[in-house]
Amino acid sequence: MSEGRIIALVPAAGVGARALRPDEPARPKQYRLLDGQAVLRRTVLALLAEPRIAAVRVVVAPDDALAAEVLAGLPRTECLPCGGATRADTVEQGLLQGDWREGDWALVHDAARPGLPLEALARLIDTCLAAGRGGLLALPVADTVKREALPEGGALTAPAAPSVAATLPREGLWLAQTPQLFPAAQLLQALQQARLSGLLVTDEASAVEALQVQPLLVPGAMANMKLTWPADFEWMEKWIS
Ligand SMILES: Nc1ccn([C@@H]2O[C@H](COP(=O)(O)OP(=O)(O)OP(=O)(O)O)[C@@H](O)[C@H]2O)c(=O)n1
Ligand SMILES: C[C@](O)(CO)[C@H](O)COP(=O)(O)O
Repeated sequence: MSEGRIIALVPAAGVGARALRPDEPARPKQYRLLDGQAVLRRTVLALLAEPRIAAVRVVVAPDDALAAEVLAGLPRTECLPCGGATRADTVEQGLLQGDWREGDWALVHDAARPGLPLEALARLIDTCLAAGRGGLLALPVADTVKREALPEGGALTAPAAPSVAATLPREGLWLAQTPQLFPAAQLLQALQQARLSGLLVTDEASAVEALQVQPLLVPGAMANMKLTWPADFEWMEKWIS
């Protein structure tokens, strides 16, 4: 299994609703500029820095009009306009398009994570290839974890802030990042099975876990944060400058 190629798959078909500011044009976050360069281009360049990645396939929405320009001139990179309604659909479609060979590995990385350090990417590949099994970058939870209370019914005024219902044990909890690296055939089977059984999967690992496989947890990096909220872009500009 470890002799196959590593193909990076970049889901980039989202609209970035949570990152929108009401006073700014509604541009998907992967096309916003960070220090003059589009988020998506930065993400693909971070993947291309690893010579073991044979190709990068960026999966965009069928009506996407921006990716070709943003990715112009990048080596080993192609764009697949077959993104779906959910992230899982987009990844599944990417696994069905293009030339996949027996033994290939799929390394799935969010377009919205442009700060991926090469050391973390190499660590994931080294660990998974040495073990001959899939895994993901993740960070152990470092803070105390709270669950918020349901809003109280009948209150006459809105509360100043949500309140705490419980403090949860954090031992053994990790926050999943991407890339997530799996044998491509295993990942396709996992995503298809999850879809058919109606299982909601928010990352590749959770689909594979449903096959009773335990992915490896490989330490990620703070700089590999996902751009989700408006303020995240300011943080990322500071990281990369
Ligand atoms: N139908 C979708 C939805 C998401 N993504 C991609 O999945 C990654 C991580 O998802 P998320 O941060 O949730 O992105 P969005 O769905 O764009 O954000 P939001 O939920 O705020 O709209 C992003 O690179 C996004 O482009 C995708 O390819 N196809
Ligand atoms: C895959 C992921 O990046 C792992 O943290 C994340 O779940 C994707 O974002 P979403 O908000 O769940 O779509």
